[in-house]
Amino acid sequence: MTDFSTLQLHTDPRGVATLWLNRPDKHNAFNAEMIEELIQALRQVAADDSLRFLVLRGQGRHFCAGADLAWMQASAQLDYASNLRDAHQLGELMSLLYHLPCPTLAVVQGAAFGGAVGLTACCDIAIGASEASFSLSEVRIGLVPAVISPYVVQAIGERATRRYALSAERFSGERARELGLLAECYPAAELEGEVEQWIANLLLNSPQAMRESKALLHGVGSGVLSDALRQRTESVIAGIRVSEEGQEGLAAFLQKRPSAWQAQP
Ligand SMILES: C/C(=C\C(=O)SCCNC(=O)CCNC(=O)[C@H](O)C(C)(C)COP(=O)(O)OP(=O)(O)OC[C@H]1O[C@@H](n2cnc3c(N)ncnc32)[C@H](O)[C@@H]1OP(=O)(O)O)CC(=O)O
Repeated sequence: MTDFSTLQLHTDPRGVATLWLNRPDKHNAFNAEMIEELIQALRQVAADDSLRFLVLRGQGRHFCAGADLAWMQASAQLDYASNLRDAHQLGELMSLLYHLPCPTLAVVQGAAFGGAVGLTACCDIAIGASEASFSLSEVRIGLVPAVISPYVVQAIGERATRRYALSAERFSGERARELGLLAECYPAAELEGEVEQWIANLLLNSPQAMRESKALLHGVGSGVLSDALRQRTESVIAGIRVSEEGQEGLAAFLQKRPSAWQAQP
């Protein structure tokens, strides 16, 4: 794996990839360099079929303070085409994270502001500290929650997004759980233990079936059940049950034994 200056990417022998945002002195705010490195890291993870899922985390007190505001300010020196290129990179980052072939788990402690709400929304599952603080703070500083909006609307609905995007109110991890942005929240002191529980639980599942489920659910979420999507749902289930992992999972259940992909006790 590549060395990054704003990130740490670890993979372990179980097939768990952990991607740490690593600018703790800037509360992991992302600038052009970090966005570029995130894109690179996500492409590496996407290309590695041996990885079972990705955990996205932030080093230090906060998960991520969104876009680096000093970098945003300096963009006034750039022409429109350069600003558009930056925005395109940010859009590419969100899209890559959302469409990553393997499942993603975000772990949020401290603050998740602006674009960090987008990162959280792009992950399949997000957990966090009850004391965490979220905000779609863009309008408070004269910006717009633009690139992240579709993902946030998909995660918490249009009505709640309108409220938080227009008010820039802060909301807690507990509230984020009520909204559906977090799957669960825990007292900060218990978060690490809970992350391990989530990882252990995901490791019980068939890697291939999780990838297929994710791809399918993305299609379903994008609208009504079209003929093409219906055919896809049918061909996925028809294919997966005769696949190696499908057959192994069925056999393991019927034989009351762990399946090949589950760690032996
Ligand atoms: C992606 C898109 C838009 C965006 O993301 S816009 C950015 C939205 N982000 C914010 O509004 C966060 C602003 N920061 C804060 O509100 C707070 O810093 C915090 C994250 C709640 C943490 O508060 P805390 O009290 O713990 O820390 P300090 O405020 O004292 O910060 C220490 C230090 O860090 C600097 N800093 C904080 N956030 C940023 C940032 N985002 N960029 C650059 N620098 C940041 C802060 O200024 C302090 O600096 P000092 O020099 O140490 O004073 C577009 C789209 O949505 O599409």
